Amino acid sequence: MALSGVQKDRGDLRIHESMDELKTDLADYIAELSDVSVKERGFFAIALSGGSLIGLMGKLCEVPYNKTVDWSKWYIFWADERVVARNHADSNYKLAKDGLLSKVPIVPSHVHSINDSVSAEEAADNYEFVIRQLVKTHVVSVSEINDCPKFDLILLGLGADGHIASLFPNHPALDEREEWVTFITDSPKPPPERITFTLPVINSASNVAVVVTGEGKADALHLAIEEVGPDGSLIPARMVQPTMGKLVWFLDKQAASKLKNSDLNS
Ligand SMILES: O=C(O)[C@H](O)[C@@H](O)[C@H](O)[C@H](O)COP(=O)(O)O
Repeated sequence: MALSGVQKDRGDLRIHESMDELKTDLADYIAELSDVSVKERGFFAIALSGGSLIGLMGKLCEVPYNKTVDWSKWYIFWADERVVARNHADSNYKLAKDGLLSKVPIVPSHVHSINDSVSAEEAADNYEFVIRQLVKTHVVSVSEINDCPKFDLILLGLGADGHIASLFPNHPALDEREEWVTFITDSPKPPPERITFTLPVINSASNVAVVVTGEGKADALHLAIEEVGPDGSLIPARMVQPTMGKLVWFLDKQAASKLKNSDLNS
């Protein structure tokens, strides 16, 4: 059983004893959100990230999820992508395709990867244009309070420096309020060129889940979740605050080891 708790304003924390338990809980959570979205809207618009996340979603390719999830209604996006060819080892698309999308019956035309033959700036513009079209046709909902897309679920990983998607500490991309998708050419985590959802888009989602494992993330997680004074306010992960949606943290004990809340870490 996952140890769960709610940290004021920082969402639902689910701390798992083992990786296997975390993977099952994550697969259950995604499958359930998919069911709800398909029932309510007829679509499930999900945005993925790169890194360890895809491996942690692996149970979705197994029984029962591979049979019970309505894959035909899934529309796949990326919260961030590296500006490399789609078949490059650094591509988040390739990671997701090899680890997940090729193992379940997703409709190929529902997979919205970035244009890999243009510059980072153009790729960001193109991606935003694609999302705008899908908002018009209601495949992606729209926020009631701003004109942002409202993804059914955005999945994020956390960097040891506190980054989420390709929004890095002290980077001007954190201040972008107009664009839905922006680009950077100086990512501290290689490769340097990336496109990323902006904070207004992340915070307009119906559900945001941040999946964090390992001791190396414990400090960043502590700064992202707990009251730590001015230091914490600079951490991009702390800026993830869905306006109307729900925020859930999927954690292992190592990542959660520096959280002070005694109910969670006793
Ligand atoms: O493309 C990327 O680099 C990511 O989307 C990035 O935000 C990632 O999720 C974190 O860096 C965590 O990565 P790990 O889980 O592999 O540490």
